[in-house]
Amino acid sequence: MRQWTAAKRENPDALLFFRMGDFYELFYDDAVVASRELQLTLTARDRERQVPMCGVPYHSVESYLTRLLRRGFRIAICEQMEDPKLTKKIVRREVIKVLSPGTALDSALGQEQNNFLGAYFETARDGKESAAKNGRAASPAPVVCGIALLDVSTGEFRTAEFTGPNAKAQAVDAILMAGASEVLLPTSAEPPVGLERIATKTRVDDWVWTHDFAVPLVERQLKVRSLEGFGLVGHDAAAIAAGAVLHYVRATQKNEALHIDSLRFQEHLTALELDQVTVRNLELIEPLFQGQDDRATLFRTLDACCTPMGKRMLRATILRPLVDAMAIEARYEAVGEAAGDLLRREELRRAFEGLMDLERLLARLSLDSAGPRDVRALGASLARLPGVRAAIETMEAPLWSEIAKRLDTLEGVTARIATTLVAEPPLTMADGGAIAAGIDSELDDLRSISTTGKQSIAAIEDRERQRTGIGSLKVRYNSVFGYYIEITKSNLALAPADYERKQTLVNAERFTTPELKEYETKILTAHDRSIEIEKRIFADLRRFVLDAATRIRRSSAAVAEADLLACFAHLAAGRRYARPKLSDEPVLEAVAARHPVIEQWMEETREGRFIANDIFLSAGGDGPSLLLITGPNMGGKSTYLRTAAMLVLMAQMGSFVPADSLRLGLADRIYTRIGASDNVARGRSTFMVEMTETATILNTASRRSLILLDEMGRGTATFDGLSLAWATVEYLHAETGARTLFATHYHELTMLAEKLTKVRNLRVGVKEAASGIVFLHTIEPGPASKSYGIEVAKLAGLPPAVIERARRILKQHEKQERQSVQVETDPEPMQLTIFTPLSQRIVDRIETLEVNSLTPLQALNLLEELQQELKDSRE
Ligand SMILES: Nc1ncnc2c1ncn2[C@@H]1O[C@H](COP(=O)(O)OP(=O)(O)OP(=O)(O)O)[C@@H](O)[C@H]1O
Repeated sequence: MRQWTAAKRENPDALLFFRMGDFYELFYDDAVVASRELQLTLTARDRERQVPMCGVPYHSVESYLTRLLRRGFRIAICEQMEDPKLTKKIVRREVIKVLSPGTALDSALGQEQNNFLGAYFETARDGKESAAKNGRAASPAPVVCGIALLDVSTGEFRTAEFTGPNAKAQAVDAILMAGASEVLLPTSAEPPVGLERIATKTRVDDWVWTHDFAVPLVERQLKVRSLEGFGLVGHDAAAIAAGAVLHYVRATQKNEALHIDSLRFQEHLTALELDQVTVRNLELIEPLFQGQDDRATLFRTLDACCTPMGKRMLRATILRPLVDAMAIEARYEAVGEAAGDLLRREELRRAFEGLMDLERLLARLSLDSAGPRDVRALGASLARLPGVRAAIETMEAPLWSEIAKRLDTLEGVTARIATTLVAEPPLTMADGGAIAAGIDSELDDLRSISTTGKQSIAAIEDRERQRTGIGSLKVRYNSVFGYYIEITKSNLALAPADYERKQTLVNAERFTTPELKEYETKILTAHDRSIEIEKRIFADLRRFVLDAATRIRRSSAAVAEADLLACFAHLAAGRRYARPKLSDEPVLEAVAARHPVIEQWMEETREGRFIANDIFLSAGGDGPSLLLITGPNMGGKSTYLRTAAMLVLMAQMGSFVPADSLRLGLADRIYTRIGASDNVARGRSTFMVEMTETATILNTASRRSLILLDEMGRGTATFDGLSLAWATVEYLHAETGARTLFATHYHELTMLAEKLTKVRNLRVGVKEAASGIVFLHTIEPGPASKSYGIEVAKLAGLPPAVIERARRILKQHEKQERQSVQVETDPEPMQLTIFTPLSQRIVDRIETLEVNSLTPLQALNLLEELQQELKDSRE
């Protein structure tokens, strides 16, 4: 217990898995928590003191650990550091590893997803200078936010830095978007808003987050003298966050994590920017509502990758599409070639078969968690690389050749693994028998001693049976007493005099002889010694493979890219996707565009056919830069908007797109304001969320952005909503000029098309049949004539009485509205008078009356006059 207390003191916030023989035991509060989380029986260690205890067998510990990590726990593994056979005292124990959700190798999320450990660091930028300039102490100093993201299980390591008014939000967004399962923060820092969504937040001492500590650490890990080559000079916040992550990994894994050998610094605009809201709204990775079928996501729809590395790259590419036209064109070229040649494409995709997760296997090896089977699996996967490379080499596009060049086939490593390990090694090195024959002559000798020894023992059994005449005499082995001769009590009288008594059982007696002892020593030492040699050879092999870690990772990245391109080609060929044409002008011109996810869904479920529609947008020239889409609910407005975003996104991923043709000027960002989001649960009203998102768009969108606004303003009173939507359209038209799709139920807005040159009206097609309305899902020019809301409500099954009553109310309203709407056509002054209802004028007149100066007759006349005016307006 003294050992336990010491280990626990070092790791107070972790559940301590304390190795005792064949079990890992937990004590005190740890036991209470673990028994509850893992449904283990709680017992008491010390009857008197009643120390709560529970345990799990060592051979099945992995599954328990995974379950705890998924629930966000930290775990310290305390091992026996000595062989109990070799010591008479209590064996020494040490914490050899601390596990946490962010460093878990077997991600709860599965192979397709990275398991990122994040770090967030903020520092004041030039605090003094800005305070002096502003002359106000109260204004917050501008901050620089650095973040780092590391997937220990693959070695992927990135860092980024954010400045400007939105720095904090952007930094938090980047961490959330990567789906980090744990985030590190300096001990004394206030966590920024938004990070509460990550369950495991770990504090790391403040001194780690300093230039002097963190930067040299990163340099050592990457084996460079300066971070200049990574573009990190002058970006201390990013470098410090990276250093903190490395420090944490090294401290908890007690290992140098050699496979982490590169770092990507993301400066702004190296990718098409998407924010968390857009990723969610467009259902790129996860369905909007948890528990929904994830076939509704873009990731699932596009995932035809064959390897785990390829799948991870697809996810990463969806979240960070490209903005570099050359890189995108290179992908089109490669995809086009493979799409056009079924045979070569299939050959390539077949070459990926059997290729396991190279990055993850390498990470296990690097962190010393790999057994002989893992290494064998790594070897088997590496053995497939020459085939993959040969298949890539049959292609001609420059990107294919470049990938082939980057793909190191690593024959040396493959051969060494294949010759060192037996074909089917045991699970752990302790079992023995992992190393092939012929590698080490001493090992071969020891093994033969052990086998001949065992044969001799069998011979001894035969001989002793004959000598004593006891047919049931047995020679057996157990770990406590070693080899022994067992004779049942009834035969005891026949035992020869040279038998030495060893142990007495109820029905039998166990003996030994000098000869047996001698064999025992020989066999056991031979066995122990051979395990020792096997472990040494395995350690050498491990080091040899790790020396090639960087090459393996580079090959793995090349495989991932080839797999991704082959996947795009496969989709392009099978689904009639077209090669986009990139343009320098900020256009989005799609002929017969389809929504990839819905189209695929309809195909699979055979629920009708997707209706293709054209999209024409141009931020430059005469436009149109803003499309106003009106029409009934369920008509397909949202789908049309999303289709535009999907095309841009896929085109910039380097994929072909679901359209007959697409001409596209690259976008720098996609913004969406669609539907309600789950923020409501986090204390902000639907309308507040909507306005915050709209504010971000209006404040940050550029002319090269793509903006989707769906039913803006519906979260508040009609007139407020309409006014805000109106003003937003005007602002987007005049100031931002970005390609915008604006779906709305406010028919009044369609008048804007007459006033603003680059706004066009579109409507969804409906057919009115006797039985009700039919949605055509076509998008046509012009404003919608009516809104059909009541028709849709009828389709949804609202009681007929409610439908009837609603129709009557609508009629009355429409009559009033027609009379009251006046549009201020002159944009100066920007005052909207369209909603001033008639009654307001009457109210105004009453308000300004000098009642005291009126005679009763005048008052009566006035009353009559006002009444008449009201009557007139009702007609
Ligand atoms: N082009 C299309 N081809 C086939 N089906 C479509 C098409 N567009 C939309 N749909 C179908 O119609 C349904 C409703 O579409 P969508 O959500 O886009 O309508 P909406 O006009 O935005 O409705 P609301 O105003 O209620 O949000 C979708 O679920 C989809 O299945």
